[in-house]
Amino acid sequence: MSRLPQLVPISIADLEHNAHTTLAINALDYYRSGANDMQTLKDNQDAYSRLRLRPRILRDVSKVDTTTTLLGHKVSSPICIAPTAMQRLANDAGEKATARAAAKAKKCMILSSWSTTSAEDTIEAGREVPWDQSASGALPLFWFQLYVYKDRVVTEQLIRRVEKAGYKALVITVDTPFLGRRLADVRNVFKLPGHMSMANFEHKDSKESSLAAYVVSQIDPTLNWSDIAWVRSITKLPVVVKGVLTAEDAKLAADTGVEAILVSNHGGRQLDGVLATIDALPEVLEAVKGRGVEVYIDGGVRKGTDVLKALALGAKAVFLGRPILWGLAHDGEEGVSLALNLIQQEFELAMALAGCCKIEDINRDHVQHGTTARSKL
Ligand SMILES: Cc1cc2nc3c(=O)[nH]c(=O)nc-3n(C[C@H](O)[C@H](O)[C@H](O)COP(=O)(O)O)c2cc1C
Ligand SMILES: O=C(O)C(=O)c1ccccc1
Repeated sequence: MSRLPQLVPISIADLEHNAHTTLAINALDYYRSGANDMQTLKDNQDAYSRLRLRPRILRDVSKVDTTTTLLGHKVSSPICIAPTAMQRLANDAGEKATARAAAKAKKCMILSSWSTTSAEDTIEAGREVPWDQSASGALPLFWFQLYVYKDRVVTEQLIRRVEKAGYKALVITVDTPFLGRRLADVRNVFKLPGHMSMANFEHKDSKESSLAAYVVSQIDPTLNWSDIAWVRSITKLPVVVKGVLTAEDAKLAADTGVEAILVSNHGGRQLDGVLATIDALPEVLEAVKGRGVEVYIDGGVRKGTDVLKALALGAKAVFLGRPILWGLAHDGEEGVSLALNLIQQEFELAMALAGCCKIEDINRDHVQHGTTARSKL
């Protein structure tokens, strides 16, 4: 039974609207929820609305080039795909569909540890995409999101598998020693449907217990900086720490030698009441200035102007979580391509209207906090 009429989607908001009409309530609640009062979930988007752009004019913006590099790899755009668990809840093709859309767009995708398609099958799907020899030199890029498991043998085996499969970085999520309390999931006793599996593992209990209980049984809450150093010591892959929100932790991450930081509050799903990521970004950037650490951001990015604001404040890239799930729910691979293309086109237009032809043209003067003109400050 359809709950609301479908829209012909021309924005991420339209894709979200449509997902609300098509997804089963358990999956929809799991995807859309934030923790507790969902204050941070709301603030992630609201904080972008509190920023104002400062465009430059008369700069010949007839050609806009969004190519950039991430840890030395050239990609078509700083718009990337965040890791989200259990994508087959949105569409049966799940992670394979996302990988194909990412590969087609030559964008970076982070695969979740808790994917419903294995790391090997996902990257293989991306490789099957017809080869487009564009002059830009950009290529698809696949990174793997790692939770550190209580069982370090399982953790190490997973690292070996993803190295072999061709993933180019490990993104260690550090804000989930326990799963945040998402009230709708508690009420729904949310768990993975019986016909799906956490495809990177052979755990049987994932289908019997609630997700929160499963996480407690697997993820190591003793995780600390020495474990990040341990991961670095056993792999040559660069390490990205996902879930940093403060200058203090950004400094520790740089001291530990990580290659990059992803400023994230897990889409408002973990500790409710933390800062919106776009508001936390400046202190993180300031803390690691000159230390050679790339800084990315996720949370609440829904429009091309959000991407422009994040880059103007100093982020090297932005990652999309829920928008990809809404695209998947809309139309599988085509839907993810649509989500990526919509925001990519919005970003290119925003760049042109702000007087930017390439990523390096975007700078701190293109954005300000609040609505008061500089002359009145
Ligand atoms: C349904 C869902 C599942 C997620 N699963 C994971 C995960 O497995 N690992 C992880 O590091 N982050 C996970 N995240 C967090 C995202 O990587 C990302 O930080 C967040 O979704 C960004 O916010 P946005 O959804 O507002 O774009 C998940 C987020 C959602 C919405
Ligand atoms: O739901 C999530 O946000 C998430 O990150 C997660 C963590 C562990 C298992 C599955 C999903």
